Amino acid sequence: MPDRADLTESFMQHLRARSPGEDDFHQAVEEVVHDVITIEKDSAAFTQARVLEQLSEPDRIVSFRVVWQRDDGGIEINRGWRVQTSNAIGPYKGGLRFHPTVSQSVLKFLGFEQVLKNALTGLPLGGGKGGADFDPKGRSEAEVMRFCQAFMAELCKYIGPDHDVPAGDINVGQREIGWLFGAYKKHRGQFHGSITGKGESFGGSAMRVEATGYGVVYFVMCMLATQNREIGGARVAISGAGNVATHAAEKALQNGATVVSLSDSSGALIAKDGLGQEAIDWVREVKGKGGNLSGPPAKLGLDYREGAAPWGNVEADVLLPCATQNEMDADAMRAAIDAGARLVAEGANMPLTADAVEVARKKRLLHAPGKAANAGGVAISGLEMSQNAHGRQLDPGTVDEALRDIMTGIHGRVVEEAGKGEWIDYRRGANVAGYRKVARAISAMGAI
Ligand SMILES: NC(=O)C1=CN([C@@H]2O[C@H](COP(=O)(O)OP(=O)(O)OC[C@H]3O[C@@H](n4cnc5c(N)ncnc54)[C@H](O)[C@@H]3O)[C@@H](O)[C@H]2O)C=CC1
Ligand SMILES: O=C(O)CCC(=O)C(=O)O
Repeated sequence: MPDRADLTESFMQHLRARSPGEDDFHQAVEEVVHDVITIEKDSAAFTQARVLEQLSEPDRIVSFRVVWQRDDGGIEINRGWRVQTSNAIGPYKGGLRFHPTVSQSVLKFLGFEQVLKNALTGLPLGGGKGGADFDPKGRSEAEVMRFCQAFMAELCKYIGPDHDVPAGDINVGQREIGWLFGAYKKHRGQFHGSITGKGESFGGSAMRVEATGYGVVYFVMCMLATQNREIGGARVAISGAGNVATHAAEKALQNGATVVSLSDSSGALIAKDGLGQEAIDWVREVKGKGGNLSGPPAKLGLDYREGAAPWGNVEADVLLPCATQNEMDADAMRAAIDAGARLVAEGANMPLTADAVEVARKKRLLHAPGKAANAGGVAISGLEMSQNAHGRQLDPGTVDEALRDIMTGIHGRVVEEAGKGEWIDYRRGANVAGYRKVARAISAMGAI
């Protein structure tokens, strides 16, 4: 059999020819193909089903025009998409992102990752992703609401509780989900769990808002336990200032860690001696109003560095990149390692460039990919779907306990497939465990 590198390159040449210019998508697929292609080739059933080729060609992509009205009466036109990647193990499931950088390539990469992530949760969830190239920055609340309504007027034709269940992602929080759900209900005339991340007064699950960030920290606690360490006393550098970043910071603080940074695209907040809950609350308030992180109140003891990222700018042994894809390159990773990094857990989806991943691997950092470490959000979305289906609402304590169990379960599945040796290859473990589950389902169903 040709070696892994040749098999991967031959697969990727074909993929690049079929989807030219979709660099983010190629990056996400290549990492997985590298780790699982020999497993596919060693299995007659998986080879026959051509699982990797099926997974790297979404079931369908819906693209549509979104027309909405500004406050001054002018008309704006954006493009919306829903990428339905695979429903092999459950309804399509994955968030909606509103950002000017959203493109078909970005959503294909996110949908591809989501399939494997959702498989890792152990819940019956397929994968997909959607969004629009709409930039909410500088828009009034009424404009964002009208955009959400116009977006859902079209999207509602392609989703539903047993078919495709979107949720939030960048710039789509509980406020936007409320407007999206309201529009869905109006157009479809049905009240059911067609979207997750809803407010608790209309079917949302307790803890969905917190789940991704808290889940990242629960996962890190499992990683540290493999080294007989605890998170208490660790110095944790976090990038981002949104839902995932602030909840990861909160949970790390609650467990005794020293959180030394947060950041946004304008710059980084550095807290050499650690930041407190007051700082997190201030970040939430300022970001909630559409501001940036410059000018924190002096009493918070934060040092704002314009244009900087946390990496290498403060001593930290645990890194939680929680902002966006490819936010951390090889130089940033080297700088972070020089500043003491020993463990990386991805709160964002694919926050490391391929070169940064290689630097981390060579230095034998423990590195958990997003599809494992940030799966807590979609897992609680899965619980929201089952709560909606059964007409019940679980209390926060029960959901938090379930979240912890699910993250521990994912950690166990990943470690089991990570290969032998002292160093745990979390990337390989996550890719293999997610792939095996989906591949078994696809090959069992035959070519239809
Ligand atoms: N919300 C969720 O449940 C989940 C989110 N994720 C991923 O987590 C990441 C963050 O998502 P959310 O927190 O939900 O979004 P959000 O919209 O709440 O926050 C995103 C934050 O990142 C900051 N940001 C954007 N670009 C940046 C850059 N280049 N450098 C530094 N900061 C930057 C923004 O200022 C914003 O504060 C994304 O990659 C998303 O796909 C993953 C799993 C679930
Ligand atoms: O809760 C969900 O369905 C979406 C979560 C998501 O988009 C993600 O895991 O990246």
